[in-house]
Amino acid sequence: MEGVDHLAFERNKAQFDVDAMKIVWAGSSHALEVSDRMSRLVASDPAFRKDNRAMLGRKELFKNTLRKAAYALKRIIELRLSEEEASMLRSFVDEPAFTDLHWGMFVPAIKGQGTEEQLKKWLPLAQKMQIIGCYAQTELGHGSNVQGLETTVTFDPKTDEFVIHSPTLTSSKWWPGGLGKISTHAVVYGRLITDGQDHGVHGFIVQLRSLDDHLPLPGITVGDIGMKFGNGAYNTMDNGVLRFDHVRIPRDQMLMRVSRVTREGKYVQSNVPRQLVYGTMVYVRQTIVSDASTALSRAVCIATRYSAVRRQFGATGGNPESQVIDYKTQQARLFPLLASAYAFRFVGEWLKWLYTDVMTRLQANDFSTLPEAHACTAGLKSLTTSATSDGIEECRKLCGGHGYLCSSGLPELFAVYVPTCTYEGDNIVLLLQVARHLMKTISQLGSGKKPVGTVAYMGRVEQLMESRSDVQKAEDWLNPSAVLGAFEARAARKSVACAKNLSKFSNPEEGFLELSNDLVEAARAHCQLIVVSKFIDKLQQDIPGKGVKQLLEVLCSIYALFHLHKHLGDFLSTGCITSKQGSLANDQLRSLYSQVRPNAIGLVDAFNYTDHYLSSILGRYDGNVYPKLYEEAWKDPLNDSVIPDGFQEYIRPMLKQQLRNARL
Ligand SMILES: CC/C=C\C/C=C\C/C=C\CCCC(=O)SCCNC(=O)CCNC(=O)[C@H](O)C(C)(C)COP(=O)(O)OP(=O)(O)OC[C@H]1O[C@@H](n2cnc3c(N)ncnc32)[C@H](O)[C@@H]1OP(=O)(O)O
Ligand SMILES: Cc1cc2nc3c(=O)[nH]c(=O)nc-3n(C[C@H](O)[C@H](O)[C@H](O)COP(=O)(O)OP(=O)(O)OC[C@H]3O[C@@H](n4cnc5c(N)ncnc54)[C@H](O)[C@@H]3O)c2cc1C
Repeated sequence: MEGVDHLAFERNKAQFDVDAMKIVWAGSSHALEVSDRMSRLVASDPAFRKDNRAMLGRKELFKNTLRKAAYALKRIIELRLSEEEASMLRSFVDEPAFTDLHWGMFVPAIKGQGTEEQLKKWLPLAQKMQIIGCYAQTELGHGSNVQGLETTVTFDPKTDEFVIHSPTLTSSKWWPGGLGKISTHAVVYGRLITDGQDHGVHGFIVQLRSLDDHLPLPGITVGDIGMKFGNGAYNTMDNGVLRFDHVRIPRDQMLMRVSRVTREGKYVQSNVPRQLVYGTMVYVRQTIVSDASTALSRAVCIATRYSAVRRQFGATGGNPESQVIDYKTQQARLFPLLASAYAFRFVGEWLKWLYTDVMTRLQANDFSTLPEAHACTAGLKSLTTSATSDGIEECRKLCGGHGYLCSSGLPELFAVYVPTCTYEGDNIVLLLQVARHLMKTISQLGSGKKPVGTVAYMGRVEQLMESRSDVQKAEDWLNPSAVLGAFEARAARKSVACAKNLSKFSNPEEGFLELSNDLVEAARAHCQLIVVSKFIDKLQQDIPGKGVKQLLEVLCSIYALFHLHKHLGDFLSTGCITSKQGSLANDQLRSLYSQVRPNAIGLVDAFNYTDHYLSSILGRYDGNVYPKLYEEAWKDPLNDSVIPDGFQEYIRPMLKQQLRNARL
């Protein structure tokens, strides 16, 4: 039934002000207004159609992406959109493209690592897209181990130039998005060599293609690396391969904020830490955390709406069958993901604040919070992307068979999202960085250095090693201090256990390798604590709107108690709670799910996604799923003709053969 809201009865059940929740989700009334306007602008423009992506071949798909990128830029200029509006518009176009790397990594790399002069020269060109750039770090042979990169950048004092060279096959740049077919420029990372001395990895701005005919410049070999996971999905992106054969660039194209090479060829380090060369990765990891909440909330919105529409079993006395959302098992799988989407939103907000704060400090030559920023961005990027990838797949299963159809929107969302577990740092490699930070923090406890920021709880480690939870009844788990106490004790005890075991090794690096599984678990426990504590902090703010804060409290408790239940072994084995307290947490969780149930549709409506953005028949706002699924099936190219191509050629003779055999 066209025009009927099949989910109206669910919307009427909501016990909170959905419009006020929309503001909390967006971050502010202003952010909601902009995102609402930009998402509708994209949704209402047929040029941004995306429902046919799974059917297109690679070349068609890619050309379509280029068309959309050019059209988006045209609209941004015509409508005189601000930077904020333009960035929102691009995100609602919802198609991985070279522009993501241009705006998301090339421009930030120049901003973060360039000198004032370099910013003045390159930023206007990049901002007007008179040049298009990518971020060329990873090579065929090395991605995680950045110090292992092999590309060489050798200073030639005779000509005042750098000579860039790919000395081996494994030194070929491999993966950079936007590189394969479109970028005119790249920030290339390679080993800086002056006067025969290797100074390690540094960044350089390199022109790759002619601005006249787009052909690769002399000495440069460049192309696309081929099809990736999923059909449409990430294949709209031209991830590329790049080789240099003694390519020369002027000396002033080395990004020289962290260190520089003088005209005489002298290597000079400035007073900023060398780790700032990795600064773009910190920036992007921070944005990936907020993006995780967006991707997970999309999947959860689809699965929640469909779970309210779908009915199976339980018809009694003329009543309809049960909505699958009423099954407790469905709730126990779905509602923690809903809670996680909100949790990641708030921890993403906090991480953005932390990053901005670090940047402000860096301007004033205060580098003290850089290790904290690195550990938090690395750890939270790892935690949220792993949980989101698993969560999207769980949402597909929550939608039963129909979740496997491309028209559910979930297969493509998964295929596009899942590489986030790998890019911008493999998730295990990043957790090991967090573990290093934790071990370093513990090793410095005796020196009187007070741990601050997210590791401040380590300053109370002696107390946390002894603490016992005082939860006596299920409702006690609603108390934020009970939850925080348990998560802090678990994280501290896991880290301390690792530190004790590490101290038994004469070679600490050997110990680190041997104990790496335990270290990863300790890092995960620490990151879960950060998410829980930032959700609790958020609830200390004034949050207006009928029932909004109460519902967020419910979601916060679900996030925490779900993880407590899931990792019960950890909490019990470290002795911070008893098995009785663990089972009380589970009782409380059941009651919390019942409180979410009437509000579930309202909570996903608060994400304010258009049907265009969701791109899912199962997640349609009006819940009109079955007629639309039926209609959609007939649009498949296979249904263009009653008899498919190939039938006469291959199947007809087979059938005739069988007929003959049958007659024999
Ligand atoms: C807005 C739009 C957003 C995005 C764009 C859109 C779409 C994006 C789509 C795809 C983009 C994908 C792009 C990429 O993938 S780019 C390539 C990313 N590559 C990686 O992430 C590589 C991962 N590896 C590393 O980061 C490092 O090599 C390492 C694992 C950290 C190890 O480095 P190494 O030099 O060997 O370091 P250590 O010896 O372990 O550490 C030395 C010292 O430095 C500290 N450290 C390390 N990293 C950082 C950092 N980033 N910032 C600050 N400090 C750092 C480390 O803690 C240690 O400190 P100590 O005090 O212990 O000495
Ligand atoms: C879609 C996509 C887009 C990308 N875009 C870009 C881009 O724009 N620019 C760019 O420069 N790069 C890009 N990359 C590359 C990406 O950053 C790397 O692939 C990523 O950092 C992982 O590195 P790797 O491939 O070397 O993995 P590897 O390090 O080879 O990982 C393989 C396995 O080894 C394990 N491992 C590795 N080291 C350790 C260790 N020390 N301890 C324990 N286990 C370990 C990992 O956990 C993993 O299981 C992109 C990658 C993808 C998939």
